[in-house]
Amino acid sequence: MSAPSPESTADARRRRSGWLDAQLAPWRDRHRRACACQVLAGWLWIPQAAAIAWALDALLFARAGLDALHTPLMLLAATLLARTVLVWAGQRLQADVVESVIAHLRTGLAGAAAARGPVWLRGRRSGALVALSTGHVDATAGYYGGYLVARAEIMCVPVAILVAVFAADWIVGLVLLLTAPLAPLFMMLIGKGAETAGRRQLAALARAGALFTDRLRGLDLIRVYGRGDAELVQVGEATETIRVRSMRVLRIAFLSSAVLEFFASVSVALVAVYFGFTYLGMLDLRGETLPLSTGLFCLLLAPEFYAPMRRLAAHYHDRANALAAVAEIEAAFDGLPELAADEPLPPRAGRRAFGVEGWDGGKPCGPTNTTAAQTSPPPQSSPASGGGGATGEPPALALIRISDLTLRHPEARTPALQNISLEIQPGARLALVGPSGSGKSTLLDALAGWLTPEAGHIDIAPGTRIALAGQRPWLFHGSIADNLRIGAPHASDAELAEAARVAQVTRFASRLPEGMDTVIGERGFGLSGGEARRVALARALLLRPQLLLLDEPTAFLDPDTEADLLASLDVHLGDCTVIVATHSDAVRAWAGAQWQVPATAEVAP
Ligand SMILES: Nc1ncnc2c1ncn2[C@@H]1O[C@H](COP(=O)(O)OP(=O)(O)OP(=O)(O)O)[C@@H](O)[C@H]1O
Repeated sequence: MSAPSPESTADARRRRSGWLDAQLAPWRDRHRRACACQVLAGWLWIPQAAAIAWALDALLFARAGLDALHTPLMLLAATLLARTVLVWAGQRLQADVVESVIAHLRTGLAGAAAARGPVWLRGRRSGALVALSTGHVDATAGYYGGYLVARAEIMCVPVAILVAVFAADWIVGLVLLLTAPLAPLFMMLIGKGAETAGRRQLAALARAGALFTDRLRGLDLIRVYGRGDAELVQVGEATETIRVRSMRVLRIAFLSSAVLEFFASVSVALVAVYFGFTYLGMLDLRGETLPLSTGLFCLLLAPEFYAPMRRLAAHYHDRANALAAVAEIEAAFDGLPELAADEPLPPRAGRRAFGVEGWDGGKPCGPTNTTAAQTSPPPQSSPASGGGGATGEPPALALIRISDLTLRHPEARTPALQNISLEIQPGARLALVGPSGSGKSTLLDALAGWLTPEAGHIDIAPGTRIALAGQRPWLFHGSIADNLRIGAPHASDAELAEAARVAQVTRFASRLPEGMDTVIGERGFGLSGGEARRVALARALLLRPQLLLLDEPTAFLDPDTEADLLASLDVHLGDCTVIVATHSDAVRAWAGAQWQVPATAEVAP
């Protein structure tokens, strides 16, 4: 998360405000209806004030009988009822709109983060990302629920009141007209500071969230190293920063409201003083008598003239907060993300699908491919020649074509891999070998579409179903079976059992009290490193991929378990194309073909 910039340019503010408004698009009709209700309720205040003035005049001055009160009281009751219904309907509609937009923002931001892929996510602090879709999204609620409605009101209601007041008494109309511009002027002056303060507050919230999540995860380490007190001080400092910055935001909010209240009160007082002196005969600006009903009507309307402005001022800092939140979202995503929660995710980064006629990605791995004939080791062919191996078959078409590929991690100074070219045929098994840090995992990330090439291309046959079992698999809090089903929620029990058996998960799960239903903690807490990887492998197998990417699947395994795992994979995978990064001789032999990274892009059989 970047530090908040001290000022935002008008263009940036316009872009962010446009982005906020664009999120409202699916619910715009409902939002318009909500605004219309509030505006109508505001307009109805004019006949309501007229009814009150009329009734009081009839009662106090004309001393008319109850009959004369009938019409104004009926009008008063009707306007009261209509305003109540309109305000209720408007608030309900607006609450619906706010809830919908907030939900859309949350899912949209999660989708945008997911679309950027695991490599992007690895470079972000998870606490800060959580803050984006909680605190930052919440900060936009006031914009949609308050500011936009108040803006609609201020455009329609004060003008109508001004016309009504001018019609009754031009002097009061003039007072209102002359004092009205003060409100937007002060709001603009105060609003600038509010946005910066809001951004600083949200950045502090995100930083504290990230720090807290980080330290919570490493709590055991903190205790082991006796750093508890020092960490507490850090957390304390982070919360103190939030307090100070929140107070600054509140100060600005209160200041803007107080300024407007002051001007509204002074203006209403001016109107009251004018009427008072006129009725006492000490002032005669009109040159004619002023009926009590006119005075009452104008006095009742004067506060309502300023009410939308006061509401807008109250919500003006909501706009500033929302803009601050969007600025932080923009910084976190390196640009304003397209939020399309209901649409499929965009294609993964950096991979081109290339057209190979008649090729549908090859056969997936799985029990249907498992025949007795396929229990023999795969042909010891080079990946360039394909893994089908059967004599007399036409030469296979490449499943993957890598050309002049250069890969660099975001923000890394040097590329992890440079100018590599490679072809891999359907059904091939290829071991990526090379010293630690040579770029094996990086290549797998790029093949999975998680890393955009800096140069060159990766072409994969269209429609190829890919699964990757990485080095640091993320396991969720839940049962082992739940963790397997994450990618294939509709997999049958038999398929689940088969994947678990092949990946040697059954081997350790059968010893656990609840078997596959045993609950494991976040990140696979309660499982050994090798067990967690086997769960991740089973999860990948359950997807029945056509291209299986494995990152050191047998690391941490004893030789017997490794041999059993490779043997069962052999049977299960059939014609599935496998690319495996490894340091193990057994895996290398199992694959049959290997490619040295980063040595020259040659295949060593
Ligand atoms: N997110 C990242 N940002 C910057 N550099 C990275 C990132 N991830 C990896 N690297 C660097 O890229 C290079 C290749 O790393 P990679 O993980 O691909 O190596 P590897 O061959 O898989 O290593 P190992 O055999 O230890 O798993 C290393 O120098 C590593 O430091």
